[in-house]
Amino acid sequence: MGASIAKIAKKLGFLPQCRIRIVMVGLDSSGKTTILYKLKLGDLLKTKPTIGFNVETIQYKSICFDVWDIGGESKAIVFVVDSSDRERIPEARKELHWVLADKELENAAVLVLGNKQDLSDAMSSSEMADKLGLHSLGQRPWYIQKTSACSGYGLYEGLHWLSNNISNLADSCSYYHFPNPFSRPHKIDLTLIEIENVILL
Ligand SMILES: Nc1nc2c(ncn2[C@@H]2O[C@H](COP(=O)(O)OP(=O)(O)OP(=O)(O)O)[C@@H](O)[C@H]2O)c(=O)[nH]1
Ligand SMILES: [Mg+2]
Repeated sequence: MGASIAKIAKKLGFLPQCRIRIVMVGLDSSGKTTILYKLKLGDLLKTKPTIGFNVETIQYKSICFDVWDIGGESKAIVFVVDSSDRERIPEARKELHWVLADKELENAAVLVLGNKQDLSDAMSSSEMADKLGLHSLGQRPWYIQKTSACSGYGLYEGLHWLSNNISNLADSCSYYHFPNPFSRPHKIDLTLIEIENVILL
């Protein structure tokens, strides 16, 4: 159904935009809130440990993402790791695999943000992939994007990967809306929900 609406819209010359559900999780202090507000505001915020979750809508150029929501099936999961913290990587691995065992996330694409790359001795992508056990994820699409929430490095590249790796994007949209053809093209409406604690899933 979603795909046919998209086809009709394309024939009419519209680029449909849609809503996709994504969640962002990770250990405390890995940088989730900083990433969220860097994407939202372009600014570096001084954060406090999050209680509960944060929800924000984000505009981004050419990808049709949309909603980060709590509960329900999600199309992608963003897992944030402090890549300078080797001591806690076994804990991060445990949390990631625990989250991915959730039935609601069984088809979700997995984007790992290896955050805090600006710090010395940050882990490489291959070290993180090994230590997080990503090679055991089977057919599920996954990718590690190195980021620094402080500078914004890598954040949009991560969103770009998601846009290309959410399976059946057209059918995954929970609704379409058709942007004004005279407005700036390829604008994205992305709502992020940052989840503080995986138990909320
Ligand atoms: N050097 C560096 N510090 C970062 C980066 N991202 C976040 N931080 C810092 O890491 C600390 C924790 O960041 P938060 O964004 O609050 O982490 P969080 O994952 O939301 O933490 P909880 O809400 O406790 O789960 C803050 O002092 C941030 O300024 C980064 O890319 N580089
Ligand atoms: Mg937080």
